[in-house]
Amino acid sequence: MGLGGGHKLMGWGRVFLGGGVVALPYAFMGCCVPPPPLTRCTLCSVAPGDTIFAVSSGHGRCGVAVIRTSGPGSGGALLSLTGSTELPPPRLMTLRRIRDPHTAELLDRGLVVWFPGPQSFTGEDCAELHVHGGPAVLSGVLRALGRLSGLRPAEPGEFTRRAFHRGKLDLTAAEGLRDLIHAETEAQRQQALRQMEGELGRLYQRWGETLTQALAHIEAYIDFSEDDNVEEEVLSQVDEAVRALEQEIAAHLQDGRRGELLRSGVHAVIAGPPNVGKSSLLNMLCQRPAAIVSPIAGTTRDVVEVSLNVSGYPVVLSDTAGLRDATDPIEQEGVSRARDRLQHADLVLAVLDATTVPTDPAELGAALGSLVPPSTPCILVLNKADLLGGHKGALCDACTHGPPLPPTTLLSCKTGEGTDSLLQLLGQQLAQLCGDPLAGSPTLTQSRHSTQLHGCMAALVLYRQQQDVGMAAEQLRLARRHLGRITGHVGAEDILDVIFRDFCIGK
Ligand SMILES: Nc1nc2c(ncn2[C@@H]2O[C@H](COP(=O)(O)OP(=O)(O)OP(=O)(O)O)[C@@H](O)[C@H]2O)c(=O)[nH]1
Ligand SMILES: [K+]
Ligand SMILES: [Mg+2]
Repeated sequence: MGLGGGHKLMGWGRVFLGGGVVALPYAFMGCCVPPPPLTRCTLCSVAPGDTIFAVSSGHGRCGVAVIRTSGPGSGGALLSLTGSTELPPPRLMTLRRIRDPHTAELLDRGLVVWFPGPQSFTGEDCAELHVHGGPAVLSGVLRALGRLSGLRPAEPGEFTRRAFHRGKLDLTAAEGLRDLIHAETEAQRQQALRQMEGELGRLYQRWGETLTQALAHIEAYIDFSEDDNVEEEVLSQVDEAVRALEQEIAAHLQDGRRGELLRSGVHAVIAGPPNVGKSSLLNMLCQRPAAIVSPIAGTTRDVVEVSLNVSGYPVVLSDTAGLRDATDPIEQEGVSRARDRLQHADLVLAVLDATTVPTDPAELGAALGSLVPPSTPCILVLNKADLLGGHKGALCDACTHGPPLPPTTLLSCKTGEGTDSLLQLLGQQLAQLCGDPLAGSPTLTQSRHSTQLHGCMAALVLYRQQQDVGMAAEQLRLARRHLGRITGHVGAEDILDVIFRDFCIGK
């Protein structure tokens, strides 16, 4: 092919001439193919390929910020910015002057670390620059990195995505890492850390292995049963293993969404008749005047939501309109929103006025029944205890702990009396709802997992219904595929975007 035939390749190539580089259009390089890939550019020391960089510490002014790179150009970038000819010893922090290689301008003096792959977070060559966290330092270093060829800013979650692709972590561990970054309470941190360390991934992997083994036995039976080398007994052993697995998965699915609640927060709703002090209670718990309080019944209309950390558990607490047959159309809308919130509540704080609370159990039961949806956990708060007169009221043990009453406490939002016992009851309820993140087998934390587990269970049920051994084996394969999609061991490209989208840039 002549020179003219190479029109598709009319890019600019680089020729190495005695240590120097001359840019020439490919068409003039005497062939129609681009030159062989560079291993490292003589001028800027950067190796070609996709190398990403980002600030990995938080954003905003800070003492020290960490800029991270990953990809084949990391080593060259480190050499360029530090103006050295030799990389620092792997995984050891080294103090270096950091310059913009294009202008030779001094940007900062900081600690640099070199992580040659595969012993790095992503498995690729990585570098870290620990610099002063001022915005001008950061933008200077980022600009210098961006000018190096082969380097580009990272997408959100791209470092973790690369780690996943290099087999450094499975998807459940990546999700654990994401949750750890977002964890706001101690219990959330404990659960996320456990997942990141791979406990949940190992559980799902073990189940996958059980299915692989069952499949191997079935296939052996199909292939060799005629030779009488494989006994019928094999099939009943497989049945037994599948049944045990089914039970284990069912128990895992029936954990009352504990892991999910802990991950995304327990939705607790304050409900009750008008003017009993619901908004006062919300304000007291979040320690700021988030909701309007007034002596006028029907003050609250919109749902007012605050996030709380109660005993290490995350709570999304909502204050709602007082429930009554309202005539005002705006209040009616408020009441309807309150009822809607109640339908989706994980926990209800039912507030009644201690001075007017029915003492007849049937009447009290009916009052609670009109507030709390059946089978939703509830705490009964008898507010305005300060108005109970001389003896100030007290509850016997039976009434405090129920049943038939829900756990109950006397409270005064005015004086703060009873706050401790309310927080104690709340802590107990949350512990029951979320479980202890450190105890027992790891909990289900994501609806993505439960969808796949339900799919796996459905396949196992079909397995049992099959008369034909070949068809039964197919169901086991399907069940295993569902488990594989949770950990990412089976074609999971479509879910990767969803998972990594929630990461921040630099992670
Ligand atoms: N004495 C006394 N008054 C209280 C207490 N808690 C609230 N109040 C008063 O009761 C009135 C109503 O309080 P809110 O918090 O607005 O009651 P609410 O249930 O949110 O009322 P709506 O939103 O209208 O349904 C206000 O005047 C509060 O100051 C309490 O513990 N003791
Ligand atoms: K009110
Ligand atoms: Mg209110």
